[in-house]
Amino acid sequence: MIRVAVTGAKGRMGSTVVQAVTDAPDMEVVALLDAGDAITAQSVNGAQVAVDFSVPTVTESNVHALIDAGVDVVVGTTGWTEESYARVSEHACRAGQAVLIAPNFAMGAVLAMKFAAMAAPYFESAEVIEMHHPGKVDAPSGTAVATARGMAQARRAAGWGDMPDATQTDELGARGGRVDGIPVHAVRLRGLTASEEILLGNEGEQLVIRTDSFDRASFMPGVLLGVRRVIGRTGLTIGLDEVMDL
Ligand SMILES: NC(=O)C1=CN([C@@H]2O[C@H](COP(=O)(O)OP(=O)(O)OC[C@H]3O[C@@H](n4cnc5c(N)ncnc54)[C@H](OP(=O)(O)O)[C@@H]3O)[C@@H](O)[C@H]2O)C=CC1
Ligand SMILES: O=C(O)C1=N[C@H](C(=O)O)C[C@H](O)C1
Repeated sequence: MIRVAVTGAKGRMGSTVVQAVTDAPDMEVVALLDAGDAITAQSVNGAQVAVDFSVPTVTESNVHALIDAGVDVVVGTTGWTEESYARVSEHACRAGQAVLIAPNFAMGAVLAMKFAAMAAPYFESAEVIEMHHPGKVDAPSGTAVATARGMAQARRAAGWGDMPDATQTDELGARGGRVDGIPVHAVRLRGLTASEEILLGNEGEQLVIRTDSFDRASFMPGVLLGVRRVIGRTGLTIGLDEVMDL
């Protein structure tokens, strides 16, 4: 049995993870930690892997504390930067522990990000619209940032320059935020869980890639896969696709 600790255990995702781990035949929950609980070798209670779905402002410090407690970590919390990745990578390598950080564990979203990067070199224009429940504290979503970065990298490798856009005035920011030059738009709407639409355009044609998570159950197979696959690795892995046989 894989012994699992959950940090952010009382949250929307954390509580869903607790149920999924409890239901998994090869795992057991050994520690439930949330805001105000110290993360120490004692409080993780013999966990081999911790799953962190906390909040963007604390996730990095949780991961450092979990590494110090001798636990491998699977992280779904958003808010990561290149600098925070680098700090965690260095710490995990030095400690001989493994950390897997994925902006999205839903199979549809993981594949949508892959498909978007595959398609990007063949289209002149690309934009991302992410749509979430109004309880989400960060914008744009971690998935939208990762999607845009993947497309921007593929466009650069293919030699594309700036996208066509004649906009001269945008006092309201209606053209969205830019991630590596790709416009990203965020919608917050009661009733939604998590959706993303990736628009790619050429003269006379459009490709739309859309992924919808209607329920947090959609993230659970990916989270459980991450728990199983993080064991035996060392250092930082970014993205569930890196541990899938894609
Ligand atoms: N990778 C993926 O597939 C997915 C990622 N996410 C991401 O997961 C994160 C959590 O989302 P969600 O569950 O909706 O958020 P919630 O706000 O519902 O849950 C966060 C939980 O973390 C708790 N918390 C706050 N501080 C700490 C701390 N220092 N240590 C441990 N727990 C703490 C919060 O407590 P309190 O409320 O008291 O502050 C709360 O219980 C977000 O970043 C979201 O974007 C979400 C869905 C899928
Ligand atoms: O906060 C959420 O709900 C989600 N957050 C992640 C993100 O920011 O990409 C993943 C998913 O979109 C749900």
